[in-house]
Amino acid sequence: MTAIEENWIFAENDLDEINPVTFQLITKMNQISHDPVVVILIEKNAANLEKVLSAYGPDKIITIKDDALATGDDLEITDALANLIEKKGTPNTLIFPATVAGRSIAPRLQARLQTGLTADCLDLHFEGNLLIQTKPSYGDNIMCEITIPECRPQMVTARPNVFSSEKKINPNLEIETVSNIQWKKDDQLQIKSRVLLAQKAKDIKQAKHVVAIGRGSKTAKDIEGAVSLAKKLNASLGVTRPLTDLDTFTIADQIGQSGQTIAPDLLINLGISGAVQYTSGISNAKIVVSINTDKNAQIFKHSDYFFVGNAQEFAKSLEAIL
Ligand SMILES: Cc1cc2nc3c(=O)[nH]c(=O)nc-3n(C[C@H](O)[C@H](O)[C@H](O)COP(=O)(O)OP(=O)(O)OC[C@H]3O[C@@H](n4cnc5c(N)ncnc54)[C@H](O)[C@@H]3O)c2cc1C
Repeated sequence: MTAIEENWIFAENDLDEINPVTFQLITKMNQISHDPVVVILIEKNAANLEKVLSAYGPDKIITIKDDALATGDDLEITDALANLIEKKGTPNTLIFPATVAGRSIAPRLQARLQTGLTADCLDLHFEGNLLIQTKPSYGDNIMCEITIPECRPQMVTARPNVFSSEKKINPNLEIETVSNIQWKKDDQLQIKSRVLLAQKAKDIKQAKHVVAIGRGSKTAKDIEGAVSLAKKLNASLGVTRPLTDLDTFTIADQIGQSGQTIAPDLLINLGISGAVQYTSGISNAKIVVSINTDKNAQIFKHSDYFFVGNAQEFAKSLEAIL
């Protein structure tokens, strides 16, 4: 297959809305790529999501307009992408969001293309045209750099909210609509309807203020206190992994490596030790305040302000003066 010096990003289209992680990936690739940044968009014939994508300044958008494929399943989209690559050539890199869809399509396509894939990257940069892919490894205790020197495309999934998004005008933006991309219908699965997952009133991924609680703040009374403080601060409530064992919280509330990556202006950590799996999800928080009874708690190394003491008392006192 012909190699092409382009870096591709798969645009996640969730029921006719572009998932914001796509904008973050475009921004990151604009910052690090010397080759053209190309977005691959699958959309319905009547849709015009190119307009939304173009605000982030990619060099090119390749649109596959196909009503059936736009509501297709992961196998069908994989097949269409493999056929697109066969038609256009093999890009240098191909980046997917590490979302439910991205995590399903990327490995299927990787197997089809017989190339390499690094999942859940937290950072990316180029050395020449080699993509250096940073991801946590060995029980998530160290960051390692992975490269795919011999195969193309270099495939990656990158986590939402690890990179910021910035609008950019690209006067040279090219939009190409590709027709006649063949794809095989998946007879094993029939999708009757699609709905977006119900979102909580305040999604921690988008929240400007977050109050996060850990095992040092997990009684019903502690949680009540944290909820009350969060309300006062107009904040969302997030938790560490152990608290998702309680019925009250799910992975949607969990911050960290296997949960959500957050980027609030203010984060208050109540009774959280600061395990690397947690702190990897908060590195984009602007101001971090942590409260812990242990003066040597790791979380203090990731904090702008800290208080050694009881988290519940701190939360109560802070709420009282707000
Ligand atoms: C593959 C893998 C993925 C993981 N993914 C995640 C993830 O996405 N997110 C995540 O959070 N974890 C994740 N974990 C778990 C992670 O390793 C830690 O176990 C977890 O983050 C610890 O949560 P914690 O800080 O609430 O609890 P602990 O480590 O038990 O810390 C509790 C802290 O509270 C303090 N404390 C106790 N009482 C009080 C009090 N009254 N006031 C103030 N402080 C008090 C203690 O000093 C202690 O520092 C993962 C682990 C693995 C192996």
